[in-house]
Amino acid sequence: MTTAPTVPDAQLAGASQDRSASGGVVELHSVGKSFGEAGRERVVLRDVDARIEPGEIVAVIGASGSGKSTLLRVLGGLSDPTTGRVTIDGTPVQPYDPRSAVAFQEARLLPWRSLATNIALGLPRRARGVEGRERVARLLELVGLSEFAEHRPREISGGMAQRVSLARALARRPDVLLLDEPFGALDALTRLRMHDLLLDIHTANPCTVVFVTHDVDEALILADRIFVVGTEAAASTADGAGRSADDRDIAGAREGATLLRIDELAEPRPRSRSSKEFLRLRHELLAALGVHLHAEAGEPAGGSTEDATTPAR
Ligand SMILES: Nc1ncnc2c1ncn2[C@@H]1O[C@H](COP(=O)(O)OP(=O)(O)OP(=O)(O)O)[C@@H](O)[C@H]1O
Repeated sequence: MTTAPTVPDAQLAGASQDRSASGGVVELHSVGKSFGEAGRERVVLRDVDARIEPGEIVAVIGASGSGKSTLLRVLGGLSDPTTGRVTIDGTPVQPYDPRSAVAFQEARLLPWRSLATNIALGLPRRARGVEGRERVARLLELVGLSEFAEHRPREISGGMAQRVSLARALARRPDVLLLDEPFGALDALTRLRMHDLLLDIHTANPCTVVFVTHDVDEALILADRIFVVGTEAAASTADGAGRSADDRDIAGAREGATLLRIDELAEPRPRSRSSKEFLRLRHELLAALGVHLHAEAGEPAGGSTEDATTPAR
C-alpha cells in the first residue's frame, strides 16, 4: 500500500482556476421514488426537498435500506424519480447526466486494462487524444498513482483501486461528484488516508460532492452538512418502544423515507473527533438512527468509528 498522496499547492491553485464559480447547484423538488407495479408499489422515497450549494460536501446517512443509494442514483440520473424533479444549475438531470459522475463502494475497474486506461474511460468523448492523456496523467498524480499507470487492477490494493475509481470519476470534470459508500470496503487506516485524499481532491476540484456512508464519524469529519434519510415511523420509534421491527418496516414501506434532519457543521474540515460539537452531534445522529450508546452524551463511546446500521443496544 502506498501512502496518501499530498497534492502540490501549485496544482491545487491551477486546477481550481478552471472551475466555474457557480456550477453544481443541485435541487430536489418533492422527489419521490417507488418500485413495483401500480397498486402494489413500494414507496422508497417521498417528498425529498433540498438544495445543495456549489462546492458543498454533503453526507447522506440512514439505516440500511432507507433509500440512500436510491437517492444518489436519482441525483445522478441513473434512475428517474417517480414524482418530483431534480435539477443541476436549474436544468433537469438527464439519464447518465454528463454534469455528474458516480463512484461506488467497489471500484468496478476493467481487470484487463491498465490503471491509466481505466481512468481514461471516464473522459468525455471530446477529451480523448493528447489532451485526454495529459488529463489522465494529472489525475494519476492527484491520486498518487503515477508510477502505477501501467499496472493492472489485480496488481494493486483495494485502497489504490478506490483511488483509480475516484480519478476515473473526476476525468469528466463533473460539477457534481456522487459517491456511494466510497470507502465502505476499505480497512480503517486506508479509510483515514482516503478522507484526507478526498479533501485534497475537493480543494483541487471544488465540485459539489454528495456521498453516502454508514459511518457517522466519516460524515462528521468530511461533510459541510449531513442529511439523515429515514421514515418517520422508524424515527418515532427509534428506541423500539411500542412497535416491533416488523411493524416499523411495514409502516416505513408504506410511507417511504424522507429527509428527517439536516445538520450543518460549522468547524473547518477535517474535524477533530474529540471536539465537543463533534461528540454531541455524533450522539444525536446515532440516536436518530436508533443506535443508543451506553456512554453519556459528549463522551467517546469506545471504538473510533460507529456503523450507523448497528442495531439499537
Ligand atoms: N431497482 C429496484 N427495484 C426494486 N426495489 C429496489 C430497487 N432498488 C432499491 N430497491 C429497494 O429500495 C429500498 C432502498 O434501497 P437502497 O439501496 O436505496 O437503500 P440504502 O439505504 O442505500 O441501503 P444500504 O444502506 O443497505 O445500502 C430497499 O428496500 C431496496 O430493496
